[in-house]
Amino acid sequence: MDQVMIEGLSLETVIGVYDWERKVRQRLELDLELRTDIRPAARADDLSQTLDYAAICQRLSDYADANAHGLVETFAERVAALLIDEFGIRHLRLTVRKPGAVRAARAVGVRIERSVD
Ligand SMILES: Nc1nc2c(c(=O)[nH]1)N=C([C@H](O)[C@@H](O)CO)CN2
Repeated sequence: MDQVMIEGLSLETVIGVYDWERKVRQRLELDLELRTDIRPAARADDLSQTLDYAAICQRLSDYADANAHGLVETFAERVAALLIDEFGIRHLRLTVRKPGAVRAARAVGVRIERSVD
């Protein structure tokens, strides 16, 4: 099945379990694979018939601006639910990286895959 993809989406948000982390904004990087049939949009050359990756990036940026979470797990689950509810996505894979979290690692985070039957 086809996918619309977004790689390395950089967002600033309040994220972390420690007290100091509740007072600062930190960077998260997202990769998304959003399953969809791109053929109708390609046939008609029509943006309204596909997933608009620019609109999705803007919505996720707005979400990150307006919300705070402790765990990256919680952030990932909420973002997956938002994508399913608001954009009608039926299957997605989402990677959330927190690049500044562990000095010895390039990034840490979670990867989830969610489907709606
Ligand atoms: N599995 C997780 N482990 C940890 C998380 C997390 O969100 N998921 N968070 C932290 C701290 O907030 C850390 O990022 C501070 O550097 C520790 N472990």
